[in-house]
Amino acid sequence: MTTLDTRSTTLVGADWASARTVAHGCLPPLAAEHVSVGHAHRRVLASDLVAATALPAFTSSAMDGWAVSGPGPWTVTGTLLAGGSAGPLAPGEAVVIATGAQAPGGATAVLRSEDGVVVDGRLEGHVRDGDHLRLAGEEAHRGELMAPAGVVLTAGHLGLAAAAGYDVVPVVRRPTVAVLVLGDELLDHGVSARGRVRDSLGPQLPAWLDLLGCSIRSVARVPDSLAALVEALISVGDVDLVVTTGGTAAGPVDLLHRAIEALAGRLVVDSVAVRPGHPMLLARLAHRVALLGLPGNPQAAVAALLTLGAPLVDALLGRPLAVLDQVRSREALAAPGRATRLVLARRGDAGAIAVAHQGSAMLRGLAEADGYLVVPTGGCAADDRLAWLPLPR
Ligand SMILES: Nc1nc2c(c(=O)[nH]1)N[C@H]1C(S)=C(S)[C@@H](COP(=O)(O)OP(=O)(O)OC[C@H]3O[C@@H](n4cnc5c(N)ncnc54)[C@H](O)[C@@H]3O)O[C@H]1N2
Ligand code: MOO
Repeated sequence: MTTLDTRSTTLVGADWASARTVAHGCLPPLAAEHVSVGHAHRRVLASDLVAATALPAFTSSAMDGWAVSGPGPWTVTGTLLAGGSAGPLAPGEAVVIATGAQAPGGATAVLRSEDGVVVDGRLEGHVRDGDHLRLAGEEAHRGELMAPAGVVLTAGHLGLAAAAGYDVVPVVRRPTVAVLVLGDELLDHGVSARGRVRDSLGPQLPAWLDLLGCSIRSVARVPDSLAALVEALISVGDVDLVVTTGGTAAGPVDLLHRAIEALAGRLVVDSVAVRPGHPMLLARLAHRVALLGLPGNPQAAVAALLTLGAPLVDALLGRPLAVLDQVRSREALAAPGRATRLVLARRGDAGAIAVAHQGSAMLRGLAEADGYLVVPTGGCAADDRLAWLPLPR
């Protein structure tokens, strides 16, 4: 289980950049574990991956043809397939060789099958020394760095790790997360009606958290009662992070602050000066679990997840706080009062342009966008360069 540090101050109404920094600074990285190479896709490499062998490990033929020794013509003495091996060639000798077969000792080149001809039992053709031989170590020497600690392993990394001799790779343990969805008005199925609204966070949050690198342990609905919320927070079990949705504000059944108090929890961040998403919070509960409280408005919840949750998860994964790209805003954008504004946008060659349906209770804009333009307090003019917060994919 993960612990937040014990600083006693609570950041109230934090500016957006400080909130990210504080979230990133409050959790130590998780331990490493070893997983088989084939199961390490998108995991964070825990330590440098160095080649366990030279690449390639031995000199081999890059073509189908003949391995030859010295100048021709040559006497063909046998056949060598990939996976096989043969004794050394003497000058003037050759063997039929398949692509990938280890070159016999004494081989000076490979003559491609289309470039040679056997006349009266003698092989004729023209090669230069070294032709079509893949030399041992030409890609990497043993011990050379293949991928640094902290990278997110791609499919290409997995192939490279296997080629470099690894059965298992060291990766950072995935942060385990329990999701609690608050709100008696929510429906799990069908169409919103008669004041009840379909839960749209339960289905999407696990996907976002998975993309951030987390392992989802549970997704549960919690009734609007303090006792039920406290019980749910206690019962999440041994997870690194609890993510709640809803109940962050000051309405009659917005119970999250009261539940944190009941559990002798401590608020690390209590609201952020950003729109949407401002009632978000980050807390440490007495039973030492970290709690990320996302607002109930669905788009606001995602903005909050990316504001506090993404840096928090990066810290758990031992990764630095993401440095955001700068992109040109194709239009002037307003930002309210003293808050940063996160504007859903699509990024193109000429800059980023806001999408329609930006409301914090709306989801069309989120489905359309590929990230948020981070509009500073006071707004921006067309062509201003702004930070770009990408949606995880
Ligand atoms: N007096 C004030 N009222 C509100 C303020 C404020 O500053 N002063 N802030 C508003 C903002 S901004 C937000 S965001 C919300 C945050 O409220 P909560 O986190 O307490 O969320 P709820 O009240 O539970 O729900 C808000 C809204 O979202 C709908 N909702 C909740 N969960 C889901 C879900 N899983 N799927 C779909 N929709 C969901 C819920 O029905 C409400 O409509 O507070 C404002 N109020
Ligand atoms: O900021 Mo609320 O978080 O606008 O929907």
